[in-house]
Amino acid sequence: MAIFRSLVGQTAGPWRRSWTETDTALYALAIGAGQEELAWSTGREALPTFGIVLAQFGAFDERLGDYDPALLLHGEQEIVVHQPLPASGSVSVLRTVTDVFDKGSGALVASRWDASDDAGKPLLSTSSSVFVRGEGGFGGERGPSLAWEPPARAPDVMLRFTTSANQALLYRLTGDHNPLHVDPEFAARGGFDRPILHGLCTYGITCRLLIREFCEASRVRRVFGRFSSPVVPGAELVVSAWRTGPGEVAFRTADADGSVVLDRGLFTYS
Ligand SMILES: CCCCCCC[C@@H](O)CC(=O)SCCNC(=O)CCNC(=O)[C@H](O)C(C)(C)COP(=O)(O)OP(=O)(O)OC[C@H]1O[C@@H](n2cnc3c(N)ncnc32)[C@H](O)[C@@H]1OP(=O)(O)O
Repeated sequence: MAIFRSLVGQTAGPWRRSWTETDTALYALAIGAGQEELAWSTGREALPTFGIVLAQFGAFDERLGDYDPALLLHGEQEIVVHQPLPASGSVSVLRTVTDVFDKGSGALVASRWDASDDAGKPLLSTSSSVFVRGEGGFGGERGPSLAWEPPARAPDVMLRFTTSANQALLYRLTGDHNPLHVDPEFAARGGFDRPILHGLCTYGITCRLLIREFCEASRVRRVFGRFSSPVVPGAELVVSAWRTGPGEVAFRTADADGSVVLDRGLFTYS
């Protein structure tokens, strides 16, 4: 596990990434936007979570150590928006590996990405962790363990979206080509009966539904969630949301069987 531990503090970049309204539209379509959301599905307006794709995919070698990539799962994801994302443009991105924790059943590797616009002004920051199953037990620090419960009352709203059987095939075109989401043999090596959906697709769908319910896309400030169980393409997603303060919503996304798939959710807006 020396390889994992030596990563902490390592930076990569800056690198420059450009995008067009076609990329913006493709992302929106891949997270289920359609006729009722034409500004997003035609690429006139960017959804804030597209910023995660721009910051995190396409530039850096994601190999973090000597492990079987089929055992890597997305653990947690956060985005903090400093200015609304334009429908087309370019950014400069810097990545820093922030933590490596020994969670017993796996190693948790966390990174942060900071994206700035062409004038050097911060545009967005994202934090993401990957959970590499079977790579724990190397004697590292366990890291913080935070309890979380949703408010003890019925949700203020419940929002639904049924993913398609081809959802992962479409979502991979936004930049995450991990075979776990499309290749049955690779997925079997990871212990799954069939390919599972990208965590960021579930996250993007959830955020799109929350935006439709609570605010314009340009007002989103922060979204956090933990991937707590896998989603199979074709599953219905049910988002339970609680208003917890001005511009603050707690949420949790489950599948139709009630398994929580995205937990500890926080969505804030101005
Ligand atoms: C560019 C970089 C971006 C990243 C892209 C990644 C590439 C993508 O293509 C990959 C994906 O999209 S994978 C799909 C999305 N992710 C998932 O489906 C994971 C679902 N989660 C699980 O299966 C389990 O929670 C599992 C397996 C993660 C953990 O389950 P268990 O082993 O049973 O662990 P558990 O006993 O519950 O807890 C042990 C300690 O780990 C902490 N923990 C649990 N789940 C976590 C999670 N999801 N993220 C972070 N920490 C997590 C627990 O809190 C516990 O620690 P502690 O006791 O200190 O609190």
